[in-house]
Amino acid sequence: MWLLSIAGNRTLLAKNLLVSLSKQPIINRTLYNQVKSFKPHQTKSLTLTNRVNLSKSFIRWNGSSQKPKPTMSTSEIIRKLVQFIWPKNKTHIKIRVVIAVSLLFGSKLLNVIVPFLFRDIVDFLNKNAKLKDFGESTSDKILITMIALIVGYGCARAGASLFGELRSAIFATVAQSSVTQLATQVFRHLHKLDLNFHLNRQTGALSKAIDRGTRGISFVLSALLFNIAPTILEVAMVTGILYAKFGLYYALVSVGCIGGYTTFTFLTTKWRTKFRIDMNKAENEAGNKAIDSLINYETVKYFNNDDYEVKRYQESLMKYQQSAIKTSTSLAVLNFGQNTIFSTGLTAIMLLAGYGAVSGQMTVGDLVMCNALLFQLSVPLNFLGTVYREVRQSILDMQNMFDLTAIQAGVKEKPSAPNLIITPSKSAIVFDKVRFKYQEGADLFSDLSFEVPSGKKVAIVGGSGSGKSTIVRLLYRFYDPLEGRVLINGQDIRNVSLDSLRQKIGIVPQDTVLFNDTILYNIHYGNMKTNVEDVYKVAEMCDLHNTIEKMPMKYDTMVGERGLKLSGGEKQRVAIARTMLKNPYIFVYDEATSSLDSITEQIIMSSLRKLIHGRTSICIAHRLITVIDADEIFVLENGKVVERGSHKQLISNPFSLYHTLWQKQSEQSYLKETDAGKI
Ligand SMILES: Nc1ncnc2c1ncn2[C@@H]1O[C@H](COP(=O)(O)OP(=O)(O)OP(=O)(O)O)[C@@H](O)[C@H]1O
Repeated sequence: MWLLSIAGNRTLLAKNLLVSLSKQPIINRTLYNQVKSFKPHQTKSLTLTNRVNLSKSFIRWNGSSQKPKPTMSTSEIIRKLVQFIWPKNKTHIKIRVVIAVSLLFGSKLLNVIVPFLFRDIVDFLNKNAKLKDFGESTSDKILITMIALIVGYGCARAGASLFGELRSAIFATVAQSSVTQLATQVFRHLHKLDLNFHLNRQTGALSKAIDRGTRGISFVLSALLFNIAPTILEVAMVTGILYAKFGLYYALVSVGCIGGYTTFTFLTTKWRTKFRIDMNKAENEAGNKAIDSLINYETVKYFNNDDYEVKRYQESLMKYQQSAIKTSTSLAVLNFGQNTIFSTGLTAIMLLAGYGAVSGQMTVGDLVMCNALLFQLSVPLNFLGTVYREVRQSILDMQNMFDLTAIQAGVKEKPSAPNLIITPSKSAIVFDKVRFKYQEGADLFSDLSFEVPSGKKVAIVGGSGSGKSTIVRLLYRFYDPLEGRVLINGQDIRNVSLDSLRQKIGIVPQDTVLFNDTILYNIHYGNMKTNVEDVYKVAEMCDLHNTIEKMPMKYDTMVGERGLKLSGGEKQRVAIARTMLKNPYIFVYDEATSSLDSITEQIIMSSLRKLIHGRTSICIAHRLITVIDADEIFVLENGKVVERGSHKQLISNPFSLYHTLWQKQSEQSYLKETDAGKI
């Protein structure tokens, strides 16, 4: 009943929390904005699978809710673990492992000595209970022996605990260094994977996988050394001692008791695990529903759906409540069963020992020792269920994480690829008969060809979804063409090193996302080798310096998650400034669709002109007005450049697509200005 009331209270509390939160006027703006700014194509399903040689496990990270079984076997995992506790060329780690194992033996030995000393004390006191019956010198001796035995007993107990703690302290470095090493390896690997992987992954799932996987390593290593191995050792020692000192029956009772206890624990834990899984699932579901509902606060209010949201949330909480009750009830079954088995074993041993004592084959001390030996085992055995469940879960988590490291990037650098040879005057870009598609179905580009001469500004215009941003992704080698080539200064970009290629191209993306750090950090990110003065200089060039100086924290102003604390125009200028700092030879500007006010737009355009001066540049334009000064404009339609020329040339043909686009956009801006009362 009390279980029900605890779970019920939790449900009620959570429900009240959701109700009261949904009544707050401003709810988690960051999350709200994140969702608002999410690009729809980022939710698209698996792409390019026919080309990119990704392993089966890739699918797990593509946003699909279905979680396939891990591909790495448990024995492979164990082999990996051994590499961490016995690494090549890391003698200090090996030394620590040897010391930890020695301490383990030491502490277990002392643990087993304790019952022996206990027996000796009992027997000794039994024999010499009344000092006054002995002479003075004999009674002194008795007293000293008794004190020695009891102090020895205390020291053995303290020693066992000291050895145990020392072992933990010494082994902590081994476990933590494994975690650091592995987390770094996985993180580096993730950064090596291509954009395709990252667009399809679920960030939350990915970070959870790394987090759980690395924690799993630490847990399994510690459990092996601190729980499983010591328990096996202690069980073997206790059974051996009972057999050697008192005979087969004692050993059999001990083995039977521990065997029964272990089997019962494993079976019950397996049975209970499904309740725990259900409980975790229900908890996640409730959490997701709460977050989804709260980040959609405005939508919920627009449609008066508060009650509906609370009901949905409550349904998940009820599921959680039921599984939580089953989990707790089954824990009681586990605990009771374990205690019953152990008590039965203990009683059997005591019966044997009692009979031995009565029949004179054993002393009272022996009886106490038998009890203490077996009883001592109850402590590590008590944790067996939890350890077993956690180890199983940790191995699964580790499998998931190791599977991540097996995924191969689709875009790869050729072995010992040379650097891209490029200068400002030799940086022409050529797309030569490029064929490309993201996923099964029609090609996005079937035969795309064009050239951007060195030092010229080319604008690419076209309808939404015509593939303008994709051109940039192909140029930056986020993807490779299915056919055809992309050349820079006559070199196929697939044949040069990725680093040298990307170093020379600067991109201001359509959606600028900033790091949740200071403005200074975000601009400096463009080129970490520069100094603060350089940052100030580019900020001035982008007309950003004065704006920043007016902020209370100036350059130390935190920009918020994804830069959401800055205005759209400020964010774009930070993006331009950091690209200026990068100082690339080729510059790409994917114009943002967000409508900026005309003053901000003028400021941004003038910053841009400074940046692209004398560089080969591609400007992806949504509003034609921003590119009328381009040397050449390409009009993209159906995956091809259908028209090209300067603004003047293109506009002079009244039947051109460009002319139609221009007309439409002019009408729209006319209407806007009329609305605003400007005309
Ligand atoms: N990672 C992806 N996976 C699958 N399809 C994608 C992916 N990225 C883009 N697409 C699709 O490819 C097409 C071209 O996209 P792209 O972003 O290049 O268009 P765009 O011309 O830049 O559009 P806009 O002007 O709206 O920004 C679109 O239909 C888009 O939905």
